[in-house]
Amino acid sequence: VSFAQVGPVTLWARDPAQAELMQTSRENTRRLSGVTLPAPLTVTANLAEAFAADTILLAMPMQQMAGFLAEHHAALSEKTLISCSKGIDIATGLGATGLIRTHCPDARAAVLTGPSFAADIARGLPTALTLACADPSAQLQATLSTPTLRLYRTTDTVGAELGGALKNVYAIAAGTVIGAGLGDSARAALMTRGFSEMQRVALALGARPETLAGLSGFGDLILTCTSTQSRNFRLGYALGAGEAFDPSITVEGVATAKAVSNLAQNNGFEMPIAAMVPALTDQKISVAEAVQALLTRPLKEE
Ligand SMILES: NC(=O)C1=CN([C@@H]2O[C@H](COP(=O)(O)OP(=O)(O)OC[C@H]3O[C@@H](n4cnc5c(N)ncnc54)[C@H](O)[C@@H]3O)[C@@H](O)[C@H]2O)C=CC1
Ligand SMILES: O=C(CO)COP(=O)(O)O
Repeated sequence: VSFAQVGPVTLWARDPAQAELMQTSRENTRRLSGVTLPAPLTVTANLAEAFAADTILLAMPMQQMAGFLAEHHAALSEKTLISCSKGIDIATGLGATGLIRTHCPDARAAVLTGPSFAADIARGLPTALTLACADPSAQLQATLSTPTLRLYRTTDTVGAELGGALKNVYAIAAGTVIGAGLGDSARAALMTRGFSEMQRVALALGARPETLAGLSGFGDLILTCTSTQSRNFRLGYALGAGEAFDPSITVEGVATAKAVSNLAQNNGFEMPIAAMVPALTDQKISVAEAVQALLTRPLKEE
């Protein structure tokens, strides 16, 4: 992997012992084993060191972001804050840029999203992402791109963050379909009708159609609904197969499915597939009941 063109980066980790171990061993054995951390990367447990940068990437479970921004808003107020998290805050129904605007109104909010497993990027495999920011900055785009990570820029932050959040809900559903042995045709139907739901809600909330059709929407939907690397897909698979799933694993689609079901109810959006996901993850209905409910809906135009 060539990181020759990557500038200095500081990675903050909450656990001092883990930060020290990563800094000295040059490996994150818990989450990214087998990848040597590049020389320009410094790992620290000292938040002030990370906050010295002008550009800060936020990569934490979505339901943690509001608390983090509220706690550190003073230090973050003038920064460029780029969310890598994919989800909707369940308490407020806001995406990452909405949370940034709420807690750090003077910060510049951006979203980095699209089809990309962290392990693939870290291994230098070719990857393309969407960088969304209301003020389009080619400089930010160039700074974050590497020889193997190609960024496309857009000003459509709403579309980019909703695409990344919503696809996780359908990845759980797709995993359930495959885990339950319902077949590839059923998965294709679910992805297509799921994409239709994604477009319906995102366009109503101000997203642009081309963003939904791009890397951050359609692209990430394909990846997460078809890859067993996806934690959302794997949780769904376990649900479908009646297997146990480790509850400590970050699976963003669970909370996002609840947030989006609330959004759908409050705004009158029809999202029948998304509505099944919280019912399944809360074990309120069986997979057979969910399938039956979807197949017996009134016939309609496509
Ligand atoms: N892993 C992947 O391939 C990708 C992940 N993402 C997104 O990145 C976000 C984080 O996911 P992962 O890093 O994969 O999850 P993870 O579970 O591997 O790591 C989460 C990290 O957040 C930290 N964390 C938890 N609560 C925190 C808090 N209150 N304040 C600060 N840090 C906290 C944890 O200590 C841990 O280091 C999610 O929204 C996910 O959808 C996006 C694209 C790819
Ligand atoms: O967002 C991702 C890939 O683009 C990661 O997916 P999971 O969170 O389902 O592992």
